Amino acid sequence: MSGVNINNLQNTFQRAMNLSGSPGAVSTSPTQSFMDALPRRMSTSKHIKTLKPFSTGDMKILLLENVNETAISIFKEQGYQVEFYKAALPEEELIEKIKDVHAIGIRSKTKLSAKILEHANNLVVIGCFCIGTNQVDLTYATQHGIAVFNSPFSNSRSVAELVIAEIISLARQLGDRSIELHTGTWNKVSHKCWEVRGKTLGIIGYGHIGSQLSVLAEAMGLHVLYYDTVTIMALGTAKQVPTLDELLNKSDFVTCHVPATPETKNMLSAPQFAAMKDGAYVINASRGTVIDIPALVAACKCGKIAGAALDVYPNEPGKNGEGVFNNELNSWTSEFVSLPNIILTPHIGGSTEEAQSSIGVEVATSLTKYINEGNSVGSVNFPEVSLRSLDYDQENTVRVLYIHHNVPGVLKTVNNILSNHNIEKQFSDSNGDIAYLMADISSVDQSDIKDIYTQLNQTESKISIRLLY
Ligand SMILES: NC(=O)C1=CN([C@@H]2O[C@H](COP(=O)(O)OP(=O)(O)OC[C@H]3O[C@@H](n4cnc5c(N)ncnc54)[C@H](O)[C@@H]3O)[C@@H](O)[C@H]2O)C=CC1
Ligand SMILES: O=C(O)CCC(=O)C(=O)O
Repeated sequence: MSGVNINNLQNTFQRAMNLSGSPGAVSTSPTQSFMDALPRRMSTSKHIKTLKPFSTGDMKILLLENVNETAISIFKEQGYQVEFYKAALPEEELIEKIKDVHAIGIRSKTKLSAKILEHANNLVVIGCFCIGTNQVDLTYATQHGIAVFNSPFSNSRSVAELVIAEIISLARQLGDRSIELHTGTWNKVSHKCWEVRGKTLGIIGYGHIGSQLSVLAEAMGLHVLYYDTVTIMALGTAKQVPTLDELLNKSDFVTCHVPATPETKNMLSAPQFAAMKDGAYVINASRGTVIDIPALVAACKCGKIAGAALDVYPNEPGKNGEGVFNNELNSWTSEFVSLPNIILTPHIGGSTEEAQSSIGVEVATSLTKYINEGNSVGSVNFPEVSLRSLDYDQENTVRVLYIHHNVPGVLKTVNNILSNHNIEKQFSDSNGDIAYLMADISSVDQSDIKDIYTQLNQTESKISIRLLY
């Protein structure tokens, strides 16, 4: 374990904030003199009042999978307790750890299934420090009032650059030549080695990554075709084709940039490989479910496909180490690695210093805003709700965050409870079955807070509540 704990000063700060643990406990606001001692650290403007959660206890964040240092700094800066691990945790350990944390930060390896999440007694928010969110049971999270954030495009460029490298590497059989020379074999050949200029790249999924790749590929003289379920404006001279088959028939290189969904599972399988040009190349840096790998192995063996570059797999090891990528993990492993012109990388599409550091800042900032202010803008599963910050002089104002089932009559019930106070501002939005109400209410005495909490907690439609002040 490589745990990182916040220092004593930050613990002192949390205690001074008196964020006592039990859900029913009433805590008092920090004194003005204490806040005066800390304004620069906690707030970007001296006029903005820094809100802190009520009745959540010390804010505990579990960070897995080597989430970037930039995120750790942001959380520590807030005085949160941070526990950090370089790898994903085994299921049993994750279940233990998740029991009392308020936030968790993961990348693509940690599966936050319902089985895991049902142990998360205090979890308020999940941060996916990556693009994909398929590793999280979003339905369960939403139904239990847990907001999920990701970083929608901070690593797109890194993935696109990796794919460019792979296009040239496959066309020139670079992987094989390099392995041969590492083992002393000099094999100077040009047979079936090609320039990429003038060839056609077929991009499946023309989103952030696919479209970025399109621009880079055209700069190298490739023609670009793309297939997407929605109509998307072509960049440069790229051309959208109406069917996957048309893309497969016409492309020399086929690369996948779609999310993992039921529709994209085994999107490239035996019939699709058969539809490709003889000697075409296949690239997948999206998700391991998108390509039927045994079918790819067969297509490579018979020479239909001249090479493939994969970054993602149906099963991936939870941590780095020798011998972990084997037949036990994926039954086709040894057969596949023995084939010529196969480039395999360990899910490193987004693994650059630039991408990781900006993802760290982006997701940690989203989580902090959600924890401290209730701001859900950018969440992948919640309605996007935010209110402007409170000013320092708004001493007796409480921000109510009320996540509830999206059914008629809720606002009436909630506003009845809040009606003894002045509702200064309020914003509510819904997304399918859930809705999120945020309200700032003033003229609230400390003694009222527990009462408001208790009354809101008893409402039928409540999923979860937080009061910030
Ligand atoms: N290898 C790695 O390290 C990384 C992998 N990824 C993966 O790449 C995927 C794509 O990333 P972005 O480009 O940022 O996503 P995006 O959401 O911007 O683009 C995805 C595109 O795929 C299209 N699409 C969805 N279903 C489709 C279908 N059935 N057929 C055709 N098109 C379909 C969408 O309309 C959209 O235009 C992510 O979902 C993630 O799983 C992302 C980052 C790093
Ligand atoms: O860098 C990672 O751990 C995951 C990258 C990825 O696949 C994503 O962003 O969706």
